[in-house]
Amino acid sequence: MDKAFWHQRWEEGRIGFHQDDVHPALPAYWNPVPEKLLASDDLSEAAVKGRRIVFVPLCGKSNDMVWLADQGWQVIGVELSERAVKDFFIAQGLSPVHTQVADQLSSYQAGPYLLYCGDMFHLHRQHMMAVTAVYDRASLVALPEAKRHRYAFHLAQMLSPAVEMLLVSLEHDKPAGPPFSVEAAEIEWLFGANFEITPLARLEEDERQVTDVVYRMVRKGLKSVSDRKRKSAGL
Ligand SMILES: C[S@@+](CC[C@H](N)C(=O)[O-])C[C@H]1O[C@@H](n2cnc3c(N)ncnc32)[C@H](O)[C@@H]1O
Repeated sequence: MDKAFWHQRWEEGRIGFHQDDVHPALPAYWNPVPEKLLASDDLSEAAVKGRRIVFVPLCGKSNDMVWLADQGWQVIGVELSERAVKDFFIAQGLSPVHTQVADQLSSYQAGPYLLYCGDMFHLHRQHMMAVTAVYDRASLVALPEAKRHRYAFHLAQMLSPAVEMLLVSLEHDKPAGPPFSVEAAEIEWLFGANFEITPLARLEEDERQVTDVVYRMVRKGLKSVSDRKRKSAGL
């Protein structure tokens, strides 16, 4: 899957992956403990609110970003297709400020959204400094196997150690993709060295015989701290 493949799909409107509805995993399972709170006892509403920045890799024009923003999160996304990014802001009735960030990377910013337009692999740690959580729906499954390794490594490199992740992967029996079928064993292999991975739910198979599987991922060594903070904050 090269970049031309995705640009073409967006230009031709072949975006069957795009969902009008918010993914059910979000209302059911989205409750990461913002990173800096792990090292702090300040769990007041103001403290929690000030530290909510979520990274949405390979974001398309997903309405899940709107749901996250409605919950008080600042959203940082990255998407190859400028068409997708522009359509997202049009749908929100927002006029973003466009900035050329690097040779092949620009950003569009308005309201609670900062969407980078370019290749995810052109992002660096400096773009992720304030990120406290990650929401990945259908990014991993958009990439062929070799790139999935690069993706997992790149994410782990960019993100600060205490970031929590909610991952929605897909499983199916077809030999080809995208979407590729990425199962629990591969997720463990890709992320298990760095993350404690908890399977949360398997959704019902859809009409294409594809099953969504939801995981929570917390950096190793931080899980018990996170669970304790989550409990005491009533999250
Ligand atoms: C399967 S779609 C998922 C989109 C979105 N997460 C959603 O839930 O609707 C994958 C998206 O990743 C984008 N994409 C593919 N490779 C990328 C890359 N290397 N960097 C940034 N975006 C990429 C595609 O243009 C496409 O919009």
